[in-house]
Amino acid sequence: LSRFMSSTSDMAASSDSTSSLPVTLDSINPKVLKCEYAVRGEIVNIAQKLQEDLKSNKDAYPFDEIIYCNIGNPQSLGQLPIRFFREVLALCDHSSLLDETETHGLFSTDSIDRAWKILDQIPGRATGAYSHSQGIKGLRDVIAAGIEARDSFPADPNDIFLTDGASPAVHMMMQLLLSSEKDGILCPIPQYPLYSASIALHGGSLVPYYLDEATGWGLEISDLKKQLEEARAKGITVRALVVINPGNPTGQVLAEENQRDIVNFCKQEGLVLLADEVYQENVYVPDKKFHSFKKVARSLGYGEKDMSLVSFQSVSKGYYGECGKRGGYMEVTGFTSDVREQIYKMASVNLCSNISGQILASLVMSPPKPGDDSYDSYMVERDGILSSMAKRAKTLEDALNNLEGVTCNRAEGAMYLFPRINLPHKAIEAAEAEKTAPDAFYCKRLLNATGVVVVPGSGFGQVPGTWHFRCTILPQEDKILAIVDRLTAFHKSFMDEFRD
Ligand SMILES: Cc1ncc(COP(=O)(O)O)c(CN[C@@H]2CONC2=O)c1O
Repeated sequence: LSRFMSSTSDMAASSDSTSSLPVTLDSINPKVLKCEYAVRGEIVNIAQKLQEDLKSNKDAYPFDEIIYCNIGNPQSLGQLPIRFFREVLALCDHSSLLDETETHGLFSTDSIDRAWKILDQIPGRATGAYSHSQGIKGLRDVIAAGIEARDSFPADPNDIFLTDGASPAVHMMMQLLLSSEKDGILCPIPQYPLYSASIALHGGSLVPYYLDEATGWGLEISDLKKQLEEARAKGITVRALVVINPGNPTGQVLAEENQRDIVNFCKQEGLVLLADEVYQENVYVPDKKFHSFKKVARSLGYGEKDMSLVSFQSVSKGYYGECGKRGGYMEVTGFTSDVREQIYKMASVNLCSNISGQILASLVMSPPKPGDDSYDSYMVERDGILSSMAKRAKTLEDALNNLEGVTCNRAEGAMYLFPRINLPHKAIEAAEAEKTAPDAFYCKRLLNATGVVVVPGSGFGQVPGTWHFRCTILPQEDKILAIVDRLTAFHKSFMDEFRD
């Protein structure tokens, strides 16, 4: 004991004397250092500091509020949750309300009925209990039925893994597929940085394929093939192809023919197709429609034994925007049963996803139907949110296209605009002098002048030598007009300062 005490005191002495804590940047996992996530990066950190300053001195800056346009977080910007969804959640979480007569005066009959049905599917009728590691079977049945109704092709509840949002589902698939830097994932550029971050965290290689801005962020199969062959020539085994449709940050909705080409490419090249479809309800233009990759693959005659396809969905987007409830799922198809068991084992390590998120995922995939008590009010809420998003997207898109040296493809879907800024050389030189990427330089100047927070295109990837930023369409309509005014005034002064 004395030897232990002396060594302990020595350790105590040494730590006191060097006052060095045991963990340093040099001693943590280098994959963590390599990981980046610009959506909540440097610009947002600066914005939060400015916001603190404004609290203590409202005249500190030439604006009176920070407007966060950096993250697809609808309810933080005034969007209301869907009443039916919240009624069902409340009744499930406080089920004794179902025994009270007053409840019938406060809640719709279909939310009461739905809550009873959901509770009957939960062992012990307890939303506070762990569930099956893939999620409550009865909810997976409902989600599978919703997928079948959407696609008109069968969906198996046992292919569904309910997760705490789509993010952990993406991490699980990267963890499954990536063994080393010799394993690669084909990712779109620009991409949502969850993918580059997860690939870095799991020690794999990102194999880029560039979306073509000139054709509305179209995806050229020839570029996919070129990137695939170059990666293979470097000894990288490309395991999967990520497609985000509708696109983040680019906002395009893929044409069905393009989707067929992508499915055929994955089939021919033996790639897992990772289909990120969290914006499937966010389509704003009449000439585009969402088709799931599962439906496209089945329509081409590809079944379980022909290709591996993982589809990701979330309760964070759409017209529901329930980001904080952390709900979503991945539909895992076309894997052998022994691999499926490994995926289940990974899910079981986390025990289960949160039950509110699970319930919400089932509601998103099986909302009120015609004739239900809530249907009319639900449709008013849903259509009101989506039509307003379409209007806000168009307003912002038109304003951006009116700015000197700025071009912006239309937001066909999702929640973002991704304009290209042709920055004058003087601005690029000024950015270099500050050791900052030119688009980050522009975004910082925008923030400091207007309080508007956007994310530099360098955080999503872009064709070298081009500069963009991403702005959400989420502030309410009156705020969108304020953003347009502030952005227009700022951009003019910026160009006056740096015009070549
Ligand atoms: C394409 C895409 N996939 C997955 C996710 C993760 O969603 P979960 O909330 O279900 O984990 C997001 C979130 N969108 C981020 C967050 O807000 N703005 C963005 O660009 C996303 O845009």
